[in-house]
Amino acid sequence: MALAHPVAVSKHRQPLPLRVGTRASPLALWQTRDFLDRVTHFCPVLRDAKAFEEHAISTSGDQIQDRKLADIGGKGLFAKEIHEALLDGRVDFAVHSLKDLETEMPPGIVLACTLKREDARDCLLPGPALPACDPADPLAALPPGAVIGTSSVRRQSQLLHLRPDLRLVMFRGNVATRMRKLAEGEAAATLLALAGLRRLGLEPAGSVALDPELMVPAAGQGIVGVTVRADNTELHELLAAIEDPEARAVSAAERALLAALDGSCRTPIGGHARLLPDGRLRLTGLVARTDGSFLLKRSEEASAKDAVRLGAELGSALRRDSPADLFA
Ligand SMILES: NCc1[nH]cc(CCC(=O)O)c1CC(=O)O
Repeated sequence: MALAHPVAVSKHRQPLPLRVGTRASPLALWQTRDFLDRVTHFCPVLRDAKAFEEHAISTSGDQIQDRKLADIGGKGLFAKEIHEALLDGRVDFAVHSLKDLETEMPPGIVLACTLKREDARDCLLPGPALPACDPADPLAALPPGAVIGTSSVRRQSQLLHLRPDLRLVMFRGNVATRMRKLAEGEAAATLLALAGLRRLGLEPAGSVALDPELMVPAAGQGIVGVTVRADNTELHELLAAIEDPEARAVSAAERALLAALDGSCRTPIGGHARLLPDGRLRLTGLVARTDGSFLLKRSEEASAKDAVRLGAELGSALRRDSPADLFA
């Protein structure tokens, strides 16, 4: 199998170098290089410095730093310009954090591959003024009324539901920017995806991963997805070789849940699936109000081959049982 794909690539005259689109943030570049490492591991014939060309693309989500993403159009913002580059033929494929990728691809683009998941959990990072968190009761480190920096409505709603005394301030920017704000005391603590911290080697002492049942992660968190043009079958084949079937199953369930909920991008939504030891899939979904005054969390199981149906059904059920204005 390792050799079949590079042959297919050369036989079909896919011109080299293959151009890979990515955001320019340190995390995006790390993920892109990790992806290329995986490709060349399976296809040693591509292990040539000139086989790939990285194209860093600045997206609307990167350019607009002063407002909540929810207020400026949400998800697709980190991918729009990258989709355009794919469709225009400026790049051949693109690497995304799956959680920043909308559930429905634009016509002509397919999500061809999902890579092995890094830890999906969110992580609580106490700032310099707080004690280290106790893994058994992480929120106990936060004094009454503590200011928490996050601009994720999903994290905010779950925190406030548990601790209505907390105060939230907006934190945006890439991982390093948010950690600098924390170090400078703009908030007492912040929450970040553990995956990003690990990949960047920034997992600070005193931080603690939150149980995904306590703080339900975003659909696709910790998973990298690769998109290509729908008609580029050679690259589909190449990418199929490095697909992680478990990441495909869990992300299919999580993304089907998200699609069925179809919240406005202001609706706090969480989705987290895992494979059980018996091979079945367990999916937890969450819908909440941003202020934490309403929170609905439910889990269901199904066979892994029914991942999409599991997500769609749980999403519909959560939607049915939530106040209608959350989906207005
Ligand atoms: N929304 C930004 C974003 N997109 C992906 C990650 C981290 C990596 C991942 O979840 O795959 C982050 C940072 C964060 O939420 O802390």
